[in-house]
Amino acid sequence: MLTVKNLNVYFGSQQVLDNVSLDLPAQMMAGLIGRNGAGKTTFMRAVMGLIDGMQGDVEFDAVNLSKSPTHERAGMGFGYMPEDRKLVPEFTVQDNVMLPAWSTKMADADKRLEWVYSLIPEVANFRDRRANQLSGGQQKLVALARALLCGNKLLLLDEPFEGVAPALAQRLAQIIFELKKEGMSVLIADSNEQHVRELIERSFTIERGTVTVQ
Ligand SMILES: Nc1ncnc2c1ncn2[C@@H]1O[C@H](COP(=O)(O)OP(=O)(O)OP(=O)(O)O)[C@@H](O)[C@H]1O
Repeated sequence: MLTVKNLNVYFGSQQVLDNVSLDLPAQMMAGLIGRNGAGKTTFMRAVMGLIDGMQGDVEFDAVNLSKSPTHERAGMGFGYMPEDRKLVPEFTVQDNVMLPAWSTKMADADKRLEWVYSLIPEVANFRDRRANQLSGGQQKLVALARALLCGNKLLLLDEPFEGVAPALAQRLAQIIFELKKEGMSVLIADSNEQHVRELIERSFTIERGTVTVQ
């Protein structure tokens, strides 16, 4: 399980996360709900080790990862789907999905890739296309597939439904719902709890960098 303790993040003189503590139990789907600018992305990036100068502790299964670089966290089973997808435009879909496996030197990456393709067959269908040939919605599916490649224990999904047409949002929700069976912990950031209400078992509210449990 993920335990975050007393997380503080400043950008210049602006405090963006204010003493945030949060426990995400194993096998739980939770929401991180807050309006734009509340600090959701910053929180997820801090958990992934992507924020320099962060203060506080990030523990997973009682191991303190606060000093671990991002690739080590990915190697421990953390997956992150950024809000803006961050695909490499000129890489193929498959190479984009495999990127985390290269940086973590994952041993059984091909097997995991097959599992990801079985969960999201749409991505297998366009595996040989370049990322920049896909629609925004298709790119969201690829970003989710990439997060799942290493993310077999903890998945951080930053506004997965943002800017997505209703049919695809439904499909994304269906895939995320399937993950319940996989026994991983999932944290979904959204500005509106209604979007994730049917998926989540617990809700954390973030307001101006302060988190409370609902
Ligand atoms: N790299 C950065 N440098 C300076 N300020 C930043 C940086 N990243 C985020 N901020 C600021 O931190 C605050 C929180 O941003 P954050 O992206 O974490 O919010 P959010 O809840 O994810 O909202 P959104 O959905 O709009 O991204 C905002 O005021 C934002 O402008």
